[in-house]
Amino acid sequence: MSHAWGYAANNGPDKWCDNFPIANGPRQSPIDILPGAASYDSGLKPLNLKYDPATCLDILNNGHSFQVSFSDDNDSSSLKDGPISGTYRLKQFHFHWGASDDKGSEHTVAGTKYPAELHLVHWNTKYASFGEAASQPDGLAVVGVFLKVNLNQQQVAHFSYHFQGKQTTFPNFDPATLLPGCLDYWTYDGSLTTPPLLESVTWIVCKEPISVSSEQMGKFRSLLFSAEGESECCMMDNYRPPQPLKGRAVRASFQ
Ligand SMILES: NS(=O)(=O)c1c2ccccc2cc2ccccc12
Ligand SMILES: [Zn+2]
Repeated sequence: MSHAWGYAANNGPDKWCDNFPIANGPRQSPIDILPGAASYDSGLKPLNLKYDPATCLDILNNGHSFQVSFSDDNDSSSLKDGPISGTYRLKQFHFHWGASDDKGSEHTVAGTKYPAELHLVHWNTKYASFGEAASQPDGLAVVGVFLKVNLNQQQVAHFSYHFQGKQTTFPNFDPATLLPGCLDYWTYDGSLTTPPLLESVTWIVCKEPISVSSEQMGKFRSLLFSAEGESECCMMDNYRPPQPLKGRAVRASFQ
């Protein structure tokens, strides 16, 4: 039986533990990042991100967010260094956002919520596939980037793919255009922020946000949770709130 999880009162984050008991596990994400409590680790390397736009495949409204997927049969688009060992291949990126600009990010910084958060999902090539990696404690690495609204910001990219299930080709998009200029980051051991909430993610959360226009935020909010032909339900507030840290260390790549 497929679990109809979502973000509504009847199937949202507070209910996920009913079908996914790991929701109350020891390394759940997101978290509230306290910069004063993060420990600077001089052993952390700079992020080594290499993205090839030719690997960009398609864009899909999956009913929880919209995701842009990449071909991952070689290392053309990959993450190395930073807090990880080896090579992690880019699988997809997606966003989380709010109904208004005062909320929407999953991670928070000393309680501050951003209007949205980008997640670039990578998997460890020491495993044979994304699916196998997703079940391993060091299987995945997600780079998180906060979005802030800049009122006179040019459109970053034209994301507006309406109903659930809508998929279309999305050739030659360069995800590097979504990265901030400074790649200072916090890192900690966590999980997927959506069911199945697998505790297999090394989180890498960039300190510097990127800017998006209020028009772009409007386009996000015009997407639909609902499928074609269903009564329309706008996709917004698709974020999980911060989870207990449970003794985990949060390290900083910067002083
Ligand atoms: N929010 S999330 O990055 O945890 C996430 C994934 C993370 C790792 C691997 C696969 C993921 C798939 C997701 C699909 C929808 C929303 C978040 C997702
Ligand atoms: Zn996400």
